[in-house]
Amino acid sequence: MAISELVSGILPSSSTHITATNMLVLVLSIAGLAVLIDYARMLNLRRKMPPGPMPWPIIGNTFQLPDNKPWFYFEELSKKYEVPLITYWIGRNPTVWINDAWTASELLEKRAGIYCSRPRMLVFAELGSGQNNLVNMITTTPEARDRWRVQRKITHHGVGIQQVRRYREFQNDESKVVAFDLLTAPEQFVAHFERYATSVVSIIGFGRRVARSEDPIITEVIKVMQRAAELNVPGKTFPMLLETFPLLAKVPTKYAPWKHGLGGKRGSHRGHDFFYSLAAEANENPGHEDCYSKHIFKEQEKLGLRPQEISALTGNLFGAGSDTSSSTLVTAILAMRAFPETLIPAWEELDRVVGSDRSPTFEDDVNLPYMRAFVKEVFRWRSVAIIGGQPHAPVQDDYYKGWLIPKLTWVQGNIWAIHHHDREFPEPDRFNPMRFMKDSPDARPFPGERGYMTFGWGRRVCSGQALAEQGTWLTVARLIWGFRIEAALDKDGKAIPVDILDYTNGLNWRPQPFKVSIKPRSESIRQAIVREGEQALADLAQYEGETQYRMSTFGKKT
Ligand code: HEM
Repeated sequence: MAISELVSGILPSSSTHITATNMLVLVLSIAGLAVLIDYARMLNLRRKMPPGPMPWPIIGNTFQLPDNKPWFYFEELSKKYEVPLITYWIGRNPTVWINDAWTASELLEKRAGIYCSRPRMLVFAELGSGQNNLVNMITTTPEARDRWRVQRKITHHGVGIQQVRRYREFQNDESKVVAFDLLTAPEQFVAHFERYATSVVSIIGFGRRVARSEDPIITEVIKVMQRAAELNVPGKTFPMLLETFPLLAKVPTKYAPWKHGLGGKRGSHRGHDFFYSLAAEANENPGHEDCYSKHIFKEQEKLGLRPQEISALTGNLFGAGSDTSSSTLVTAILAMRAFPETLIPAWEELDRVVGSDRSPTFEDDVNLPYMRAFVKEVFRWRSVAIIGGQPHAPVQDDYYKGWLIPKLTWVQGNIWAIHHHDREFPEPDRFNPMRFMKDSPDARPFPGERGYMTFGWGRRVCSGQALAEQGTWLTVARLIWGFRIEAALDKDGKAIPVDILDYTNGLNWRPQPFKVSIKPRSESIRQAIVREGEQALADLAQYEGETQYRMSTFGKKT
């Protein structure tokens, strides 16, 4: 017998009503008490943690977030509270935002052994590639740390400092092709950079170059990756709102429009299987025995690599290495267009050291100190991973200046604020390579020898840093050597302005489309670009090839 029938059998109907009301009151009271207890926990933590705005129960500060680019807001909060790091509550979870280089260095570099984990990332990790991917790995247990080490070691074998020297020849050739393509289609500069960056990691990973901008690896895969990069910016709309209301992630996808586009149906691993298949295909193709996929398959048994891990390791090349590198080059063009005076010393140096019969090579680097400073300033001025990539998390409770940072707190290095601090970088929005010239009056102390934190910190520092740094240097040097990058003119002959703050909203940001004129600096330079472009294409022919897989149709075949 149902309880209500039992109750109505014993009590008159008015009493039943009272009991139901009482039950409702009881349930609401318990819920209210739970919220109160939880809020007391939040306030107690708030008292001990770095300062920040007062959180609301359950929702924290989520709805105080700006509509986009919250890194500006976190920088402002640090200034308002006059502290180098702040606490900001996303729902019931405190997140810590480091807005100062010295604090980032102290916590994420000097205490790297503590801040070596990732926190729980629901949207980016749990609903994505999860703990199969080293980018997401929570490393609080010895087993998880071992697994992360295995993946990190393999990644180093693919793109570590020693390895990437081996890639210089084809990276140089792909960069020559960029200059060659700019002669015929300068207005397509973004597409050329995307092709270049994707092709380099594709040769490394799969022994196959990406010859055309229309290749599905660019039109499909990179677009998906760019979408993924939007998923780790704190937000007050779905899907990022799931971080505030994690219970909603438990609703089955077919009843949960807020999960649309995330993860897959139960049992379906289309994205994972796609990258695994690309890697397996590369493993079976003859030639290019030293490509990354072949190495992974050779090590598979010894290291006990699961298929999902193989797909994460190979997929990361595109996910972490393509959009980042190409967006950096787009930023470089914007800087050249907006600050033409910074090109004059570069041209003087390049003309003196390199001349016009050939473009710069890696060997010229040591003789081109201004060029080196220019590229450092590109990395600093509008760093692509503007909030330092994925958050770190301490593996134990930690204290900084008397403030508590509890175990597994989401700790994010706000690169925007760090690289925008006028103590280290006076007039931070001005693109000024002189900041990085030895003995320059514009140089200021900064922790670490590089002078920027664009690639993150400590144990989770970017695995592809050496590859990205060498490729960016080479391509930026070649672009400046080869081209006059100037204002595009409208139909009345007036210069079309550019906005140096008009950027996208992703975890990896890049300038919104803008117009610029890109022309060879002289006839002899133009001829050198053609000569080198044709030579590069001939050298790269060994990497021509097609894949049978398309992401858009993958898994849909019978
Ligand atoms: C301009 C280009 C690039 C920039 C600015 C960049 C930046 C970053 C940043 C900021 C992080 C997070 C670091 C941290 O948590 O402290 C990261 C992580 C990572 N990056 Fe890059 N990256 C670039 C290119 C690449 C390339 C070319 C690859 C590989 C081909 C790559 C692979 C990775 C991987 C695997 C991680 C995760 C490391 C881990 O969690 O242990 N990145 N990157």
